Amino acid sequence: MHEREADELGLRYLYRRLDLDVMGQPATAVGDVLAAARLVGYDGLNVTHPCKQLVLPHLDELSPDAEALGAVNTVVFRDGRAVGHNTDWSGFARAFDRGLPDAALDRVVLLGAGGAGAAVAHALLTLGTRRLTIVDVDAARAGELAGALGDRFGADRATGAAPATLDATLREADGLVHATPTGMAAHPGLPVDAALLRPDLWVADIVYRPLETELVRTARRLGCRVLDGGGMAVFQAVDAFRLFTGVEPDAERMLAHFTELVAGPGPDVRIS
Ligand SMILES: NC(=O)c1ccc[n+]([C@@H]2O[C@H](COP(=O)([O-])OP(=O)(O)OC[C@H]3O[C@@H](n4cnc5c(N)ncnc54)[C@H](O)[C@@H]3O)[C@@H](O)[C@H]2O)c1
Ligand SMILES: O=C(O)[C@]1(O)C[C@@H](O)[C@@H](O)[C@H](O)C1
Repeated sequence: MHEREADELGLRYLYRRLDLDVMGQPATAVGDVLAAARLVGYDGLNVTHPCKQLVLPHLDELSPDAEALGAVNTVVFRDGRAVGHNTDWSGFARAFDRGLPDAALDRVVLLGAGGAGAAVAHALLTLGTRRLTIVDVDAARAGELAGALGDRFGADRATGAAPATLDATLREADGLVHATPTGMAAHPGLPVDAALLRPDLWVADIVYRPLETELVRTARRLGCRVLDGGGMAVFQAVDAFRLFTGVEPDAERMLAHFTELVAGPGPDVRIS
């Protein structure tokens, strides 16, 4: 997606996957990878699960958003310094704005309080969600995230809740955002009971492989307004591309490329 957009813009741009599993390295080796990338002259890196927090001590500076979120998915090397940014939250916010404009934001339920869930929660509150209920099988994690958001946005804006309360909370909600791994090719299934989906509930899934998750398919069939995870994946890349190059990419063109890419076979992961 990055390379194709750069080709369109006439930029010379190499985007390489450095996969710790393929390298036989633990997640804690992210600092070594960062140092190696800096040494050999990369302009920056995207960082993904499970390294978005582990990378923090290896950075010289954080953008205000990355600092607030305590997570980095984009590192830019500039003037000898490694600067961490978070484009997951801005990517979700833009995708949401584009895909579900005018969606009611009075009461929203977020399922999943992990790294991506934290970025989505920041975006939802920034977009104006009045009351956000965060549900996670790890109820303590949901509570911690709600507490951190409360410090930034106001104590009454976010609440952590256990899965047992999901039915009651969803019945009163305007929208549901799903941010757990359920629905990915490796974790198929529906994260909530289909009986809880009703036509006046909007549903956003952030899983994007496949784009048409069981949740997206079921919610659409039941008449809900639906947003799939593709927009977030693309717009986080749009914001990262701008940070790496200083050039504004064509977001709609990247979205079209991405849709083509996810429809094809998965990447061939090999390092030689
Ligand atoms: N669209 C995008 O750009 C984008 C970006 C990052 C991640 N993602 C997607 O988001 C998913 C989550 O990523 P992450 O990095 O936050 O993972 P993570 O492992 O950090 O967090 C997942 C959270 O979900 C919770 N959980 C798991 N099953 C649950 C269930 N049945 N009910 C309630 N909570 C449950 C876990 O306890 C955990 O807190 C990924 O699997 C990926 O598909 C999408
Ligand atoms: O793991 C993913 O799904 C990501 O989309 C991969 C990578 O592009 C990162 O920049 C994103 O934060 C997360």
